[in-house]
Amino acid sequence: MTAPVLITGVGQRVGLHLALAFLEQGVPVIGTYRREREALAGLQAEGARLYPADFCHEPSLEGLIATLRDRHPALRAIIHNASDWMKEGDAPDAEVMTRMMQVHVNAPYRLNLALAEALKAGADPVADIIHLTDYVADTGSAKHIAYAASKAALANMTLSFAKRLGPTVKVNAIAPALIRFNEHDDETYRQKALAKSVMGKEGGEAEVWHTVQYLMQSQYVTGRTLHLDGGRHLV
Ligand SMILES: NC(=O)C1=CN([C@@H]2O[C@H](COP(=O)(O)OP(=O)(O)OC[C@H]3O[C@@H](n4cnc5c(N)ncnc54)[C@H](OP(=O)(O)O)[C@@H]3O)[C@@H](O)[C@H]2O)C=CC1
Ligand SMILES: Nc1nc2c(c(=O)[nH]1)N=C([C@H](O)[C@@H](O)CO)CN2
Repeated sequence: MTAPVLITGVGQRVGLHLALAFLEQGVPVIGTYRREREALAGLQAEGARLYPADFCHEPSLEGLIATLRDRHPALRAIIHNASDWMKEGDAPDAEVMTRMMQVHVNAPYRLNLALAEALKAGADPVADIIHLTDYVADTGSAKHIAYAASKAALANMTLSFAKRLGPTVKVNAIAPALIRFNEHDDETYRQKALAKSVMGKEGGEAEVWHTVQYLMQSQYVTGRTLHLDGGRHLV
């Protein structure tokens, strides 16, 4: 039996899609969630082990790490999906920067270091860490400065952890652009966002799933970022 895959942020959208897809394959899933959501009951019914964690609250992160180290001695992969897409003005500047760095940098950093031995124990024959970064890690964002900076830091950690944990643990990143709109996105925003790429559409959660599958079947790719952006860099 394959060792479990740990996915952060499984309550909705990409994280939920990945968790359900792994479960459908018969791969055990450990998921973290922040808010209670309807979909969590379905994941549990399918056998997922779920743990609450708010990565902006240090005791919560510490508690999660202790629980994972105690209960899960072997992991096949960790997928750092949890994310909060804050923009400047959503909170005082200091809070925006702190929260972005806590969710996108501190939590992946602490979990990778704490669970490195579990990944080596769960290697089959390799294990994987996958960071979900963002197209704007390379370009910056005028309206999501702290968010983009934190995703750039996560992209850089891909390189450092690939050096530190290889060859048993491969470490890669997936950099999406437009995967799925949010429900509150109005038509004007949607048309503007679609016009930013050659493909002119949402990539969809399945694109991320296929890329995760590709990375986890690879015995050679590490320290790399795979871009899922519909040719946004060409427009
Ligand atoms: N969707 C897109 O078009 C794009 C997505 N990406 C990246 O892909 C990944 C998946 O995107 P998407 O599915 O839209 O992500 P979401 O915005 O749906 O967030 C995923 C989950 O992260 C959790 N989360 C947020 N803040 C915290 C926190 N402080 N502690 C713990 N968990 C937290 C949320 O929990 P809760 O349920 O409690 O809110 C949520 O369920 C993300 O890393 C995102 O940055 C990059 C570019 C484009
Ligand atoms: N955590 C999240 N990060 C991002 C989201 C999101 O919904 N949650 N959405 C985007 C946008 O799709 C953007 O890429 C295009 O408008 C970016 N990051």
